[in-house]
Amino acid sequence: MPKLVLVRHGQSDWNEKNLFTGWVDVRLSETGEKEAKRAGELLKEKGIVADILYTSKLSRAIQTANIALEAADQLYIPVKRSWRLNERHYGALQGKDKAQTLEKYGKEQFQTWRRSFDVPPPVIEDHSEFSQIGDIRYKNVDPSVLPKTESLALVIDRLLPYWQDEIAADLLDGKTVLIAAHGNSLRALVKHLDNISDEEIAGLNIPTGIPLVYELDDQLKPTKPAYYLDPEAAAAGAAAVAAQGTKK
Ligand SMILES: O=C(O)[C@@H](CO)OP(=O)(O)O
Repeated sequence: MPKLVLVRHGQSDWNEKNLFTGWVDVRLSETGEKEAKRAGELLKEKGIVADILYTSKLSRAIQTANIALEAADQLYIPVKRSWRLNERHYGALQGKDKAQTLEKYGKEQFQTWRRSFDVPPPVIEDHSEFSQIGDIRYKNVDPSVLPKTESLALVIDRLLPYWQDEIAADLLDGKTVLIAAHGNSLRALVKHLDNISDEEIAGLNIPTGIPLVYELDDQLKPTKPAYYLDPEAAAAGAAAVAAQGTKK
């Protein structure tokens, strides 16, 4: 039976500072490193052995996977990385303080930018210090497909072809697949797997650093509800993500 394990990267320096991050390549905070280690320990404790790792092109997801796999004694597994697993591009909000943005634009606009299904934030200017124009890690990607802002709907559009072409093929081969990615790219995948409506997905938040396990049938449909390896910590973590912006 194919098994899929999703892990959102541990807390990053910018999660800690409460800044919109998106494609900005920030690193894990000390707390994030600890969360990543705990994720690996949970995999080991529960006897989950991954056959292959997928990550985004962003350091915080790659660091998380490396630390977790080291803790799980699974550093040897093959790895594929793609920009299609990157965090949602947060457009002109990248680098902005969430609490200040909430204060400046009000709760409704803030929530629309953060969690609406299909409203992207304003496009980032190419000359912004937080733009990814010219970033060497995307040198083999057609520049016309690289985003300058994204809604969740646009994340789904760029993620699903990769899911179908690469990840699904490994799962259908019977592999246990580990994906280390981001809050919103994983929300996009969970929406697809659990068939969550455009409205309901607004209420779903993914905690940092806690593996979420899907057991799938041969149509890649979940055979039972996905489960977090530490459900209590996951509930607290998801609530903390939902509350971002309301506190410093
Ligand atoms: O800033 C971001 O890139 C994301 C994830 O950290 O934040 P949010 O939860 O507000 O979508």
